[in-house]
Amino acid sequence: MAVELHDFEEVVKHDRSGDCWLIISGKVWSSKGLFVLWRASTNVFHLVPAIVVIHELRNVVACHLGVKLTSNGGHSISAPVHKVYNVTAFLEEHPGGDEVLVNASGKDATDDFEDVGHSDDAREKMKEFYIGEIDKSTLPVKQSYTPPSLSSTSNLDSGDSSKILLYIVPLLILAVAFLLRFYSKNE
Ligand code: HEM
Repeated sequence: MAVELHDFEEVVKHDRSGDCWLIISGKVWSSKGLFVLWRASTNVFHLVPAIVVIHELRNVVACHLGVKLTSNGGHSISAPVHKVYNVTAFLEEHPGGDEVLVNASGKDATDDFEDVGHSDDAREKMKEFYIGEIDKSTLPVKQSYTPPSLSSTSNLDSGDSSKILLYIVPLLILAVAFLLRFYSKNE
């Protein structure tokens, strides 16, 4: 069955007790290979494929180095499907109270939902209120992180690796110094 798409602007209008919609994101994960535990928030851990974590760490390192990666291999733990739930009929029944749901409407409620550490039963219950997905083209554009001291205009794939050398060279010098000390002690 075709997924019903909603504009982001339309969804955020349903933000009161008589008419309450929530946006809660699911994650798109590949299911191949080794799985590792990933800490999604304070008390929430997910089992995710190691390849996804490697790509995510690669993105974080690239971000700190100020380089832009052109490809992430198609994997991401931050590639959410923005699902829309009409919880109007569930407000009074919600064990956490209606107020939290109304407060979480009109914006992306994923973090609020995950922070509570909802049970599998709660996740199963959600399905009753699912009414479609956000049309991705209507999502507000997020500002990507730019490190304060480094310009983010360089591109790893275009061959500008000099910034990486700035970090790698001192690390190599430290490693050599450590090895020399270690061997001279043994002799
Ligand atoms: C469709 C969406 C939601 C469903 C179906 C749902 C369902 C449930 C259920 C079944 C529980 C009982 C505990 C459990 O089984 O985990 C619960 C508790 C709770 N929920 Fe939700 N919930 C939803 C969204 C949210 C959101 C967006 C928030 C935002 C903060 C929230 C906050 C809470 C809180 C604070 C509790 C009480 C936790 C406790 O007392 O330990 N819920 N929810």
